[in-house]
Amino acid sequence: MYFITFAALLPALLAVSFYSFYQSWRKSRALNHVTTHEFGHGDNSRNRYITDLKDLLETGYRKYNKSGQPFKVSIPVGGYSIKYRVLLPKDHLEEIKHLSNNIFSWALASAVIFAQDYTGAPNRGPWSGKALRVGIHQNLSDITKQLNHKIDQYFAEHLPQDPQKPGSVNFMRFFVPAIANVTNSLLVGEKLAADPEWIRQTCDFAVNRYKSADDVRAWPPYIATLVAPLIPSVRRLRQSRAYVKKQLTPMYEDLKARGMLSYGGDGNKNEKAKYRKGTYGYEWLWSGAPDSVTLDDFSDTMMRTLIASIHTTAKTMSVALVDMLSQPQYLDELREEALQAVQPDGTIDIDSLIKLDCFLKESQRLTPVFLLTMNRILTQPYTFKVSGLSLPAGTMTTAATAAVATDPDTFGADSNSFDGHRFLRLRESNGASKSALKMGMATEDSLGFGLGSQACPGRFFAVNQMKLMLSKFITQWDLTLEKDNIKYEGGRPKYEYYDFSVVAPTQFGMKLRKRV
Ligand code: HEM
Repeated sequence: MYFITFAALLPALLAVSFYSFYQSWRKSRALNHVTTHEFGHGDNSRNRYITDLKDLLETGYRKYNKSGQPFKVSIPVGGYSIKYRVLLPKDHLEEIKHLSNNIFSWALASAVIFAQDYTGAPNRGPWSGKALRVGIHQNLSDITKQLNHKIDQYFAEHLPQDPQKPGSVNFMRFFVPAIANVTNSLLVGEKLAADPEWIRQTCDFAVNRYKSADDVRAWPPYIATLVAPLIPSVRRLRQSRAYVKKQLTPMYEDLKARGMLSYGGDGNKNEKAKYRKGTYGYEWLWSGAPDSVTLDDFSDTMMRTLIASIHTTAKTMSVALVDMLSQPQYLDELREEALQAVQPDGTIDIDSLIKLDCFLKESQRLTPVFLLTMNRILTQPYTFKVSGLSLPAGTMTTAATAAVATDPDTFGADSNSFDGHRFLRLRESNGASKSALKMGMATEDSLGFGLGSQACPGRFFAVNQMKLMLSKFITQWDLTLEKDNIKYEGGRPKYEYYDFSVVAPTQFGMKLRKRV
């Protein structure tokens, strides 16, 4: 019986396999006019790609992008439907930076990168990025006050307060829950942020989204659909999604009852717009949505925002502290500036932290969280005005963020070395355009937060949160860098990347002694 069923299904299976091979062959040929860049010496294995992508992108950027040419690299860990990433030169990125999600789509690219059709990771609503950006921009001063307050509370409860009793923290183990706690209290409010299960789940989202995508890709696509529901990481991700929806339902119902999720029966946009100013993210974020937001939109967007915000900020903070404490020559001047910025009421004048801003910018320049940003998938064929280059629909384009950031023509002959004063000097020599050099500003030379209309909408939230935390650390505690719990004096370490993401410096932490 089984044999007969199998024999009957075999032609169909063969046809599906043949069709998918044909499709991927056809798609890869459509990019024949873009040069493929590979590792030298013939080893182009998946393992090499995972560990050495940074070098591959840097050599490709210097060989092709610098002379205005695109190049492509194959994606041995990519999604299923995409074989190559096309790396665009800077003038091409400039051309597309304001093109909408409908043409160069980050939503589609992230669906492929995270194998979303198989894992069931939440979708990206078309409006969420803009609503978040506008909400943060309009409320940044209030948000920063709240951040200041929440960080004080968290540090008072979780860090040593007695000068006689120093303590140690591991960076990632401290920052992931700390940032989850502070970010949640602003995005979803104090009540949920105080729930340990909510914090545990939100800390797990981002890690599990990567893990479930990796686990799914261990299977061929046509089998992955069948086995995905049985994979533990996928099951956890789907359970988390259902959990978020359940937890956010009362908040959604409440906002709806208060008329904040739609223009109302008379379509009055002003009525809705007035809610843009709110204390909490869930208020201004949703009032920036186009019109009636469904519960699925509401919970998926919040989950994606939490996925996007916690580990990215924790990694950037951890790297910045490793950079700072492994190069103590910068510490005195940063502390002096931070002490000056403390106001009589205990708040911190963020705008006066210029040296800290420049230090953070240098740290992000050399160790961005992502080697590639501006990942997009073309929804239609596109011909670049700047070069005449034509790319078919379905092409994944991206920017060699880390390679751009170490370009000697932009940053000088020492572009691969850490110089905590580099951006101070660049600001002085750039006069009028110096504000473009601030941490958080997305430019074609500084792509750590992406670029253009789909750049990270939470970046100023992240930057202010990091500046507040760092200035509090250096003014209130004496800090000693530790590696595996032992004092570390080995200078700035080399950071590793796994695929396109930085590996968090999990061995590092610090000893803190409260200053008197
Ligand atoms: C240092 C910390 C952070 C880094 C390095 C970072 C980086 C990025 C990058 C590179 C992108 C894609 C942009 C592009 O390709 O053009 C992005 C998207 C995004 N970021 Fe951030 N981000 C950070 C913190 C945050 C925070 C704190 C929030 C929220 C408060 C946030 C919310 C988002 C959202 C909602 C998206 C769109 C992603 C999606 O819908 O899947 N990010 N971020």
